Amino acid sequence: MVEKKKRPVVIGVTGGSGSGKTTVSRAIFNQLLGHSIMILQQDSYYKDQSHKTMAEREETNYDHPLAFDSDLLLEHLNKLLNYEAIEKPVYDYTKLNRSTETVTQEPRDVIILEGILILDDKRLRDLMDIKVFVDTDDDIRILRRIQRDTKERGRTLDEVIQQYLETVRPMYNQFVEPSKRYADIIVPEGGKNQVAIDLLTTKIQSILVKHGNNKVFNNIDTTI
Ligand SMILES: Nc1ncnc2c1ncn2[C@@H]1O[C@H](COP(=O)(O)OP(=O)(O)O)[C@@H](O)[C@H]1O
Ligand SMILES: O=c1ccn([C@@H]2O[C@H](COP(=O)(O)O)[C@@H](O)[C@H]2O)c(=O)[nH]1
Repeated sequence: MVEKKKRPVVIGVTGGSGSGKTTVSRAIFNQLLGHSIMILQQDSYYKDQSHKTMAEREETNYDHPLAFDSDLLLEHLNKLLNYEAIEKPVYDYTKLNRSTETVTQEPRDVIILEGILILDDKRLRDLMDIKVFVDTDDDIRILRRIQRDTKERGRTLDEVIQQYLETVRPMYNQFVEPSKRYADIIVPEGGKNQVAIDLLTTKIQSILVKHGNNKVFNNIDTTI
């Protein structure tokens, strides 16, 4: 009998900033801990800005597709699909730049690709087995963003509001929300939607079997 070539399963999880993408991704990750699984965040692939001054970096539109090194992300996703390890870039929010460090990411059977603009890029979309859009009202998302950016990213309330009005909101309307049409599943209530998380994990397990990955692995590396 000819043995089927194994192929990892790719789940794309998108939605606006603060919608609950990370929470949903972690919920799926935790529910599939027995499998070989990883989360790849589009945020790690913000372009290198070493050639820019800090003032110029502050002017960058971080919600536009051109802010991301999508070619590198695509190259890395293709490598992971071939069961090759990647040197994942690390984004430093304090320097508004890619760090000089990289992190070795070993391939896994389940790849959760998470980010605001992953469904906007057809090349990435075409590699996904399941496309998920986490749908959360704008007012909730901005409130979450204010909390996160003032507590964890050292920004003032005025800065968060200004960035939201100048770039986050218009880019969400132009690129993120329209990408919802490509989603297989739209998840309201994000990571708290246990029914959606259960349905997704069951579907992932069935695709794993179809892709020739019917073993349950011990998850040695649980770094995200
Ligand atoms: N369903 C939910 N109910 C309440 N709080 C939530 C829910 N989902 C996410 N959060 C919280 O909202 C914040 C943003 O969620 P996160 O998953 O990081 O969003 P994203 O990755 O889309 O920016 C986090 O503090 C998280 O704990
Ligand atoms: O230097 C940066 C890089 C990114 N951002 C903002 O991050 C969000 C995307 O991350 P979420 O986890 O989905 O919130 C995006 O809206 C950027 O505006 C930033 O503020 N600064």
